[in-house]
Amino acid sequence: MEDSKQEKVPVLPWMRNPIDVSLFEECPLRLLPCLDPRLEEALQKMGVNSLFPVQAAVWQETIGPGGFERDLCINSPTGSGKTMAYALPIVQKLSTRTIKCLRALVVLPTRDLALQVKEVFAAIAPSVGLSVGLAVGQSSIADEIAELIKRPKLELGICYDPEDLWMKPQGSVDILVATPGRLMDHINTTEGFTLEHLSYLVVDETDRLLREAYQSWLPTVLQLTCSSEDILFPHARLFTPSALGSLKTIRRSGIERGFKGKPCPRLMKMILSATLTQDPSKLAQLELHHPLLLTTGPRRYKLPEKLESYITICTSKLKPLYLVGLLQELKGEKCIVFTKSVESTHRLSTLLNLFGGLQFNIKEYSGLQRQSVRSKTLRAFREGEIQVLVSSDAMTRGMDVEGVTTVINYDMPAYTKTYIHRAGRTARAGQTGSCFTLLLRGEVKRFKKLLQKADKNPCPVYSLPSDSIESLRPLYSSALEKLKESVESETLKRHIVFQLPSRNSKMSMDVVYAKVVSPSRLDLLSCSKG
Ligand SMILES: Nc1ncnc2c1ncn2[C@@H]1O[C@H](COP(=O)(O)OP(=O)(O)OP(=O)(O)O)[C@@H](O)[C@H]1O
Repeated sequence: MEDSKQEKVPVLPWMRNPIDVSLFEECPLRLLPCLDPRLEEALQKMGVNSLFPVQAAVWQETIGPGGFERDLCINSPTGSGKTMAYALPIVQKLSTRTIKCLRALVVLPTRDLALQVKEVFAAIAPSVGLSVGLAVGQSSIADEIAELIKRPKLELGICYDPEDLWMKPQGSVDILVATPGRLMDHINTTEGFTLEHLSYLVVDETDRLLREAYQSWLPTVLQLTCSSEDILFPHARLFTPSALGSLKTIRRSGIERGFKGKPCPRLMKMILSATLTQDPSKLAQLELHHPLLLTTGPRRYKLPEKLESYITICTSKLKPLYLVGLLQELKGEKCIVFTKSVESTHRLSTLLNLFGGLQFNIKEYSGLQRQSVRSKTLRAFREGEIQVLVSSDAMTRGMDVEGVTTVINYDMPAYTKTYIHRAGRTARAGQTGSCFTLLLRGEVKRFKKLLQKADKNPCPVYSLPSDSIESLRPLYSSALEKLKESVESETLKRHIVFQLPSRNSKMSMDVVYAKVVSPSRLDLLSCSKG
């Protein structure tokens, strides 16, 4: 009761009467109304035999009686299957299209996430003759354009087919998965790239995408999909001679848009997150049409059903030992360790790799690395060549790696949202999983408060036997020694990373410790050394 009192009532009236996804049950594919049999077959090939509750709820509002009359805002826990919740209805809706052009756009904040979502579309869309493109900057812009745009066929510079002669460059994908930056590149510079015929816009990880302007991608997309000319002179375009044979989409605007029985298309939007914003000014940017909220249970933030959360209390100096102790208990199961910054990620993974005798492979994954390095690491982690990924928050959003049994917060997350996205890398798709948070005594109260906002999830203390920590001390000392050398050589390589008294002076163990465990202390040390 006390908790629910603390829960803020959303400001926006439509958010106060959501559809509760927790009232839905898994729905076997054979009972799903209107599902195209080709899609059913494709889903079965993927190992999907029933729809998860959020997917069944979205199906009801899009293909079912809801009929996509309203834009959908979906707030559903991590790992609950939000990707398929939007991919399946979009593919089903587009399965009857006759002319190929860009009809659905899915925008995600990072390249790895976009790749992951493209895979989901690619597993089902071809079965009904749809093609999926990717605009993320993974390949050169020229290669990307070649994939997205169809040009007249020329042989030795000559066009033999008269139809081709009049053909303008046209889109050759039905569905595009994009990051905002590359999307803007195509909008601004790619000939033949148009959003004119777009019917569906998905904004995944909405709160993250709305946090930054990303070259004003959102107002640009909205402007390009809503022509003021159409609003003022709705019939004018019908008489405009268009380029020979090219397709025109006339958008209906104003109050009638999207109502049942009206033939004219409206841009239909779906926005999703496990921590959907309730901020009216942010949501207003999306220009939603009669939005409908789908959420899970009465609380705004919900952790996965089968997630177990623990805290492990340690001292600041021995924190790395507690981490190693926990990792040893996992015996090589896949685990992600989160730190508070890209620098901490680098230091911690370097230290762990210097610990002798650990029976698992450890790699860092952070925004500090080049995309190609990050993608390679992620691939190796997916394939099980790496068991422990030390990560900054770049990893927290949306990444779906099979078999991650444990998440460890080496540094306490600063916000409830951060905890939700970090912990949500495990216990996905109904699986079990654990999240451990290493805390100093002074942090416990704040952390418990932070977690209270998420759920009534109990978070017991998990203690490591003190003798197992003690037995790691010699390894730790020698790892710190090696780390000192490694940091010194990195410092030399980069010339100015930290201000030491002089290049030849020996770094004290305190400095090394400060770099690994508490970088803020290093600032104090270097300040005090003048
Ligand atoms: N109906 C289904 N049956 C079986 N597995 C499914 C089904 N739907 C999704 N999955 C699997 O569940 C996992 C989580 O799905 P997804 O990545 O879409 O979750 P999410 O809700 O988007 O999570 P996050 O908020 O972390 O992005 C994926 O591995 C996906 O393949």
